[in-house]
Amino acid sequence: MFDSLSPRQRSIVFEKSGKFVVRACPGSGKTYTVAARLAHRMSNWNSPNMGIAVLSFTNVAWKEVGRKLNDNSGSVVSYPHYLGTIDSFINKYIFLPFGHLIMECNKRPILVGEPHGTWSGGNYGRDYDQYFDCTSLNINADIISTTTDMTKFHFGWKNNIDGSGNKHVKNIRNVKEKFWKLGYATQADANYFSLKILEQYPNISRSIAIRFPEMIIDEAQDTSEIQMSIIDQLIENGLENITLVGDPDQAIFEWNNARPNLFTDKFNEWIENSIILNENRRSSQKICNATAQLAYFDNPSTSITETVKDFEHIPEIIVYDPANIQATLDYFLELCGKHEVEVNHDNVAVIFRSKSIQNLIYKQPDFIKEPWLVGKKFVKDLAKGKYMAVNGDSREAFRLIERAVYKGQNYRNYCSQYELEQWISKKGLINHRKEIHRIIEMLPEPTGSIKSWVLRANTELIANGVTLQLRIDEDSSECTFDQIFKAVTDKDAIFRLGTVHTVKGETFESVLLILKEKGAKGRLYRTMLTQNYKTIDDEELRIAYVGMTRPRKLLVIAVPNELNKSAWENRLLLR
Ligand SMILES: Nc1ncnc2c1ncn2[C@@H]1O[C@H](COP(=O)(O)OP(=O)(O)OP(=O)(O)O)[C@@H](O)[C@H]1O
Repeated sequence: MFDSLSPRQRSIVFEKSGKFVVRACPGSGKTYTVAARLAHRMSNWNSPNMGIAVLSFTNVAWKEVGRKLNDNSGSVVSYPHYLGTIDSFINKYIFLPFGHLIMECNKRPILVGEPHGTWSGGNYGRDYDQYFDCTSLNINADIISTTTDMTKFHFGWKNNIDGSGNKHVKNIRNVKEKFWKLGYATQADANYFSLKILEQYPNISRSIAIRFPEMIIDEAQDTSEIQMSIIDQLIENGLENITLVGDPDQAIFEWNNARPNLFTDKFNEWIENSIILNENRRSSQKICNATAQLAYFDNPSTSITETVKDFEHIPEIIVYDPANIQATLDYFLELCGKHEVEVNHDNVAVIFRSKSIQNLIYKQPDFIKEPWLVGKKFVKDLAKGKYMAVNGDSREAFRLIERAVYKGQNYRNYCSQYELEQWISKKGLINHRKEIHRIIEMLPEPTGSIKSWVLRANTELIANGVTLQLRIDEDSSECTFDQIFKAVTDKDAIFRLGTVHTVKGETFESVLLILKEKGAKGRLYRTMLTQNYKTIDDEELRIAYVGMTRPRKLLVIAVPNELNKSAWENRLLLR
């Protein structure tokens, strides 16, 4: 794994120490270099009870570090080292053991809401309890929404912040405080409380800095203000070796409070010791030249992989017809064929900013009012679980359904891991598994409308003596399983299909990126392109940039009309 390192990668792996930032372009081997440094440091490690913490932001990202480490050096990360998400690290070493010190609860806190489980709080339409999982506090202790889907709320927010006089936001604060005292917290709450814990108890920071004298944070452009303040607390209390690796041009998690300027500030603060990687090992030079027009650095990165660097295909901008998106897919797949790219999930990706493109591809309506009732959200998990079981994801199906059954039978808002374990240990694991599988079997086939499925499901459950009553909003319009749940899998497609966010960090031979007139928010792409906006100026351009930097050989960008086509062409190809 070390022979192929470039001189700058070598210096990161073998020489650097102390505090430094690695600022790097797409495909420059950030993840590879993190894995190589870890392999090198672990093989020379002599402290049995102190270790290296390697953190990233998503499960996909840390697993990719582990995979690169294992594929290239045969090593795995085990005690005393730690590899995982920054959230999981914060939970394990700060929030779960010490949260009670600050939450006024008398027990170890319980994490609820995604990714820990579905929160189903509330008993009626306007019950504020239902918002516990989609709100939290920002660094100034203002109540904020942590979801981008503002239609979840039955009221309007004033600037998302707990401004004076907004009674709804005050009600949410009361709900948050009520559940915190009972020991419940969302992941965003956990991060907030962890910072408060470290501020009030510096000894905890000190002991973490001793336990982990070295930290490497990959994808560090996605760090939020609260997470960066936690890192600063650890540094103030003795953490001496910390590497932040990232690319601010690829910061696409602003909705999750990622603040790429924090990463650039650290780069500037530690500039003497920091390093830039600008050689691209993924994409052809033609792709590097085109995508560089959006990026922060003025010069394109240099393509250095022999097998792709001179690949002759120039990125293409084409126009798609929303009424016939299939024609665009056919064109793209034919292009793959011409260039001898075998079409499968590893090689070929069709990606988009907006899920509505996926709806176009699957011929689904854009907006569906879902029929779930507040207080009966477990019905959604049962329906989704059955749909996933039939569509091949039996593990996730089991996970969803066991929690749904617990909530439905016990009239609970949530089902934490702890409660689940208690419940299972009462029944015994074998009985529990049998029971859940029996329920999965007895639930009717997930076809036709949800309304008729709920009726059939209730009949089956009663006939088989299962106490679980399913109810949905009777006034909602008819909707089918496919309309609501089809987007959860791209199994039917012969290529990868998903949003840009789902393919971040990945590499494909060919990519078709389908864009609309604008991203999810803000300005038209056309305006940003002609006014010379760069990735630094707008997250929507960063999202497009992440998408277009995934391919090794073929990049096609499909846009809705000629005006957009010429704006993209002028910017990416004609400069
Ligand atoms: N020194 C190296 N030797 C061999 N392969 C490498 C090396 N550095 C990078 N690569 C390969 O180049 C490709 C891109 O690397 P990697 O995924 O680590 O880049 P990245 O900077 O994390 O990309 P991005 O930020 O765009 O997700 C991968 O296939 C990786 O295995």
